[in-house]
Order: sequence, then C-alpha cells, then structure tokens
Amino acid sequence: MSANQVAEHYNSVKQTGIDDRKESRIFHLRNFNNWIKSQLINEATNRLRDDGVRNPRIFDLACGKGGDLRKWDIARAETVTMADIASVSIDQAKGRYEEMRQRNRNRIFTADFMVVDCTKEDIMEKMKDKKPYDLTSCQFALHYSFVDEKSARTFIRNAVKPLRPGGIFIGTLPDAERIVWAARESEDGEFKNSVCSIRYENVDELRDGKPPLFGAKFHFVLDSQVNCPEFLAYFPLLQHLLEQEGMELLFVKTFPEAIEEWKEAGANLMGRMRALEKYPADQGEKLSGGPEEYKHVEGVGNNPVGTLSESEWQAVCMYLVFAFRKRKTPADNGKEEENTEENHRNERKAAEEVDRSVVDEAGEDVEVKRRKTDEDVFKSEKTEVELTKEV
Ligand SMILES: C[S@@+](CC[C@H](N)C(=O)[O-])C[C@H]1O[C@@H](n2cnc3c(N)ncnc32)[C@H](O)[C@@H]1O
Repeated sequence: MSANQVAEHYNSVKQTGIDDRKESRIFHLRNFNNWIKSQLINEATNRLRDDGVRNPRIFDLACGKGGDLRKWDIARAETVTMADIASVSIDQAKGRYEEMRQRNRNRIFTADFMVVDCTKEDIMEKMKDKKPYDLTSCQFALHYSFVDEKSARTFIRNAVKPLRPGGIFIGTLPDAERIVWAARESEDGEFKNSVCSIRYENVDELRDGKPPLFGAKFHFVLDSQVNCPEFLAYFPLLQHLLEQEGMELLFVKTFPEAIEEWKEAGANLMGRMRALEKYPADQGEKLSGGPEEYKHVEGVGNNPVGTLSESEWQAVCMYLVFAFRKRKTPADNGKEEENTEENHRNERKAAEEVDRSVVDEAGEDVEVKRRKTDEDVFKSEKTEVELTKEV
C-alpha cells in the first residue's frame, strides 16, 4: 500500500451534492464529525488568543477537498496553507476557496495550495511563505502515514516543523485501541453494523496479541463506500514521536469524552449543523435507521431529543481528538515576557469578541442523550512503545 494508491483512491472519489448528502444514511454522522472538528478548532484558536494571536496562520495538512475552509474563516485566519497528496482534491479545494472569496468580496484569509506527499517530501522546502505558523490541523488523515516508521516520522515532522514555539497541532484519528478491541470481539477480525465495517487484515496478529506498531492494516467501509486501506496509529506511540519533535501533549479525548466536554458550549452549533437526529421524527419525516437503532431513547415519549442511531454512535466511538503544543525554549519565553503588555491588550479585545459572538449565536437547543453502552468504549489495550532509532 503506497502513498500513490492513497492519492489514486482520493482522486477517484466522486464529489457529492447537498441533496445526495441529505439523503445519506450517515447524514448526521458526517455533520457530527464536522461539529467535532469545529469544536476542536475553536478550542485551539481560543488557546492561541490567550497567547495574543487573533488571526492565526494555519497549515491544513491533508486538507482533502477543503471541507474546513469555512471553519478557517470563522477562526479569523490570516492565511491558510492547504496540502494534500490528491491533486483532484486540491483542485476542488481551490475552487471552493475561490467561490468563498468572491462571495466575501475578497475579505477573506489568503490561501496557498500544494500537492505533496507528506510521508516523503519536506513540506518546508515547498512552502512559499516561510513565516512560522500558529496552528497545524490534520483531520482524519495522520494514520495513513503509519504504513511504516519512516513515513510516520516524516509526516509528523512535516506537521510540526512549520509551527512557531507555542504553536498548536490538532487532529482527529481512528482510536487504535478501540478498533483492536472491536476486531478482537468478533470471530473473524471484522466489526460490522448497518453503517460501517472495520476489518483488521492480519487476524493472526490480533490473536497473538501483538499488532505491529507500524503497518497494522485495517479496512474501514463507511456507508458502503470502500476506502483505501488504513493503518493503526497507537496514540502512546504518536505521543512519543511528537515528543521527540519537541511537542507536548495538551489533551487527548475519545469522541465520546469530547462530546461530554463540549456539548454545552457547542449546543447551539450542534443544532445549526444538524449533528444529531431528532427523535421521535417529525410527522412525515423518517428516521435514518430502523427502530432497533433507537432503543436507547425509546422512553422519551413526546419530548424530542437529539441523538444518533446506534450504528452511527458505534462509528463515532472509533475516533480520538488530540492537541499538542510546541515547547518553548528559555529564549522564546524571554521574548514573551517583553510582549506581556501587548498580550494583555490583545486578550482583553479577544474576550470582548468572544462575548459578542455568543450573543450573536441563535439556534435550536439540543439535548445529547448518552447511551448505556458508553462504558464499553473505554476498554483499552496495553501498548508498549518499542522503536528503532531515529530514521
Ligand atoms: C479522510 S480524508 C480527510 C480530508 C480532510 N482533512 C477532512 O477532514 O475532510 C484523508 C486525506 O488525507 C490525504 N492524505 C493521505 N496520505 C497523504 C500523504 N501522504 N500526504 C498528503 N496527504 C495525504 C488524502 O489524500 C485525503 O485527502
């Protein structure tokens, strides 16, 4: 499985229209994943504001078709560099950006687009603008690089090298421990429900209890769309590799933990993004799954709640969010001291802005209903990190 095959796969994925997306069995799951990304970006940009950065410089690594462009506008980005291995995706991202720029009459961040294999090339050599970045975001993509150690290390270096000291690296990725647990629960290494299936390729590795740290291949099919093979990225290993690149962990959460943390602050946005499905459905509307998918909310009677079908929830439980910060050297800290007065002024301005945006927000209130089976999500495997020397 080479990076070229990943590019070929993503280049051949058909772009879907809004109507197709609405009809999809996983309409709410997709919206939900977008909500998680929005909350994560929000959390990171709030931390940057605390550092006095109001218009962050952003590197969107493995940006795909530019699905996060609007989020960068909301984050008041100064500039965004978008990189992906799939040239067709980069063309679509450019097209979307141009549309946004025209709609906003040029009052939008500047953007730069690059087709690049981040497991092989040095991104810094390709970047036109060498000024350091405040935030790198890598959504649902980092794990592809875990095909082997060299690729993973190169990808990770590319993610963090462009950051300034104090800069933040955020991302989402499949939760390796959860996936191994789900595959082990099944007889043939395949977990399956009505929206997704996850098959671990080498079942013997699971039986031996030792999937490899790199090259642990699995196949994820979502809503019948076959994806290219993916690789487990054990979080303790990822953390170890990032620490070697001068990063420190801010947080890691499973998606269910992230929901618990962000559901109040993000409730309005959740309503607007239609991240949850209304149960019971309005008259004339259909639920996206069969009745067996909503047993956990059967008791709500006529008081509608926001929820996800059981199968979508199981898919949600397969992911993690994380954030790391680039460590500052004593010299960097000295520079920060000199700017303290300016930082305070910026912080006050930013606080006023946050207050205003809260007042501006209008949207349906939603209630997040958790499932009884949540506890299952936190079962984990012990991971040992044994690595070869620097590649
Ligand atoms: C699941 S998509 C996620 C896209 C986007 N980040 C999002 O959240 O919608 C994974 C992306 O990773 C990109 N990718 C995979 N391997 C890559 C590599 N070696 N270098 C750059 N991009 C890569 C793919 O082309 C694809 O666009």
